[in-house]
Amino acid sequence: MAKLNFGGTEETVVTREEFPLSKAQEILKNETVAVIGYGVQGPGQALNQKDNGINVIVGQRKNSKTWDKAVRDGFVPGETLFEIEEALERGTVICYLLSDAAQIELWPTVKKHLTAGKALYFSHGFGITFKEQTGIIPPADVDVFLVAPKGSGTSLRRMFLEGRGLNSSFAIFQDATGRAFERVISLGIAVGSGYLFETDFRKEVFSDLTGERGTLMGCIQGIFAAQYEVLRSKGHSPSESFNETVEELTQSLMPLVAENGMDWMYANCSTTAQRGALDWWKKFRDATKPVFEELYESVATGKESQRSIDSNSQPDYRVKLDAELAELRDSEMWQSGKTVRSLRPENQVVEA
Ligand SMILES: NC(=O)c1ccc[n+]([C@@H]2O[C@H](COP(=O)([O-])OP(=O)(O)OC[C@H]3O[C@@H](n4cnc5c(N)ncnc54)[C@H](O)[C@@H]3O)[C@@H](O)[C@H]2O)c1
Ligand SMILES: CC(C)(O)[C@@H](O)C(=O)O
Ligand SMILES: [Mg+2]
Ligand SMILES: [Mg+2]
Repeated sequence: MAKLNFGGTEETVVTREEFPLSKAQEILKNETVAVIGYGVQGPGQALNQKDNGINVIVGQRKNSKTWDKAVRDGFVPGETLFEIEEALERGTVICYLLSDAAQIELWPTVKKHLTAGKALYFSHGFGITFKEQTGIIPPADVDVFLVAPKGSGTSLRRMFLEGRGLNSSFAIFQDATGRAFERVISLGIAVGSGYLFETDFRKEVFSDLTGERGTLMGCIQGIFAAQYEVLRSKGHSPSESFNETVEELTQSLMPLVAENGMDWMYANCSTTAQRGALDWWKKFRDATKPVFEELYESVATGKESQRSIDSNSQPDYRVKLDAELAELRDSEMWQSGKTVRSLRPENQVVEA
């Protein structure tokens, strides 16, 4: 494992170069990897493993849309696609990729099939860390570890097809066989990770829940909405407000940040913009920091996990989520965005 310096702190990272796919294939050659669940991570991880030559099967409820999707994706009923319980029986590695709330419901069935020497794989520290809420306590004679891709399963698959890998965290909770490390790293490479960063279950779930509620998803929408609403209230048009809040960020400036950092993006803007950004960023940091403190506390005390379990366990949770997503989609800001996006060259309808 490589030791790399992250801004003054040394950390352990596993790279594809030091742990090539051929090594992962060799280590996993006698394993049957059962991917349970075919939602967002399921397809990305199962397809990448299939393309990487791993013996992978999918376990999914029959007569469901996702069963049909698995068939369309090339998994063959009775050969590589099974009802969940049969896949659990056949798998030597169980990739538990149901939604975090659904993992609770199915746990007694999964546990039944976790015979000695098998491995239980998660993509989140949720179930194990919040065991008082989930009841997920694995038997002592199985390996338990996680590979958590730091991005959507959709990106995991897209980046794999582009020949790139997505960064993932990995952690070992229980090493019953003495092979947990080689198994987890092999699986991490096989599912399409570029680099594997070491963590533990608790840190993974605390940082992940904070990130998605914070800058990655919750906070970003909140900041967009706040600026858009102020611009609109001062008489700016929807298109001007949207362009100045979202479109320029995603299309022009964030790619520069991704390429070479914030100072590089700043340096490619006017000195007027740089002066203003350098003057204002700390004020925004100070204004939002108490909210981040509150958020972390809510994660650490188990309030966020309980809320997720309570809402996602209801039979109509999908309908409710869809309604909330529709509210976002139908807001003036995102409707303006739809029109702005339609003007991009790739979205122009070419007349015959
Ligand atoms: N979505 C992501 O891109 C992403 C990224 C990193 C980690 N993760 C983690 O990966 C895991 C899977 O997440 P996901 O977003 O792919 O899940 P998901 O919400 O898409 O659900 C996965 C599957 O669970 C099935 N399911 C739901 N309820 C069920 C039940 N009661 N019985 C049987 N099947 C049921 C669904 O049909 C679906 O196929 C979670 O631990 C999540 O935190 C997800
Ligand atoms: C893709 C995310 C946000 O990183 C993941 O954590 C999830 O829960 O879907
Ligand atoms: Mg998450
Ligand atoms: Mg995440």
